[in-house]
Amino acid sequence: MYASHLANLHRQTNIQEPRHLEGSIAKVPVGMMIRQGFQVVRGLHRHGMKWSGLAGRQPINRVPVSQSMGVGVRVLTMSSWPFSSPPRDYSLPNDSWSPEMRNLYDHYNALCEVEEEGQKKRGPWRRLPSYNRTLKYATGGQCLSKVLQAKARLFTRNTEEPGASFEYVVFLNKQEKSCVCIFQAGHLLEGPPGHVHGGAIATIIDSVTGTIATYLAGPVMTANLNINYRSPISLGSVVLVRSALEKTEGRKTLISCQVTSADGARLHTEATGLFVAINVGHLFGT
Ligand SMILES: CCCCC/C=C\C/C=C\C/C=C\C/C=C\CCCC(=O)SCCNC(=O)CCNC(=O)[C@H](O)C(C)(C)COP(=O)(O)OP(=O)(O)OC[C@H]1O[C@@H](n2cnc3c(N)ncnc32)[C@H](O)[C@@H]1OP(=O)(O)O
Repeated sequence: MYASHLANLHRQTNIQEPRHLEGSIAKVPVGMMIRQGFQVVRGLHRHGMKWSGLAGRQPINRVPVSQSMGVGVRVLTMSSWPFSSPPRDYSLPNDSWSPEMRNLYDHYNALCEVEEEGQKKRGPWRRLPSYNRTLKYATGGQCLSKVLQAKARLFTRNTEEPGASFEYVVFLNKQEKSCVCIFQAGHLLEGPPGHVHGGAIATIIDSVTGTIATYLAGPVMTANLNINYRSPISLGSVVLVRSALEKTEGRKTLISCQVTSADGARLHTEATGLFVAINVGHLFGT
């Protein structure tokens, strides 16, 4: 009973298992588990959380209950947050954003709220917060958030150095079933000298088309991405990634995408993405 409770707690709280114990909670001596369990519970109480608080994890700071576990067992750490850092909205401006990126952000942000008869109303556009925040709101996201690994990251976000790789924000227009992403490519995304790597361009296209497909159809996976690179993108420049729904057919959602210069004059890339709706269980082989 205790063991299964603690195994559950262990899984839910993403304790990093020592390598030789990986995937095998049963190998942890019961005394050790109980001791660790008490420390976990004490840590949670210290931070005002109860057992039940684990299910609806509130975005609180990391709980430092790292503890040496004795001979042959390395340090265990746990976090009450399913990601190893507290949630942060990476789609908000930061110091690495160029004035051009900031201006475009301000432009679309202003369209999120319109004034009608002297009253402010919700406009046609909506800024989407970054993945960590959206995950729990999407269909199936709650379930996913329970099994995400502590060190896992959406790799387009969470870089130590702001501006080094993908800086982007997505604005969605639900009426038009379209979205626009303002994307600034940092120095780590270099492919051809001075220009953005084709894989990085594919990544931002997959992320943007995948985002709009998710908003329109719920959880999906990319089945096919078709990309034509028309002109290179300079490293450090800001481009627009526009995506729109082309058609839906049963579980399939087809999204089109164009990457252009910020003023729209130059076409860099064109793509289509086919997304297939999945049950979240598909990700876990059930
Ligand atoms: C991934 C997140 C899920 C949940 C997310 C929740 C919240 C997230 C919140 C916000 C999201 C924000 C950002 C999103 C960011 C990034 C997006 C990245 C997405 C990815 O990075 S994702 C990784 C790469 N992706 C894969 O790792 C897929 C591997 N793959 C499979 O998992 C299966 O292959 C699957 C599921 C695709 C289909 O498998 P299946 O068994 O469910 O369905 P089936 O095969 O029957 O196909 C059904 C119909 O699609 C047609 N069809 C299938 N494949 C086709 C193809 N390639 N070309 C043409 N048509 C195709 C069939 O012909 C049939 O068509 P028809 O019905 O007409 O016969």
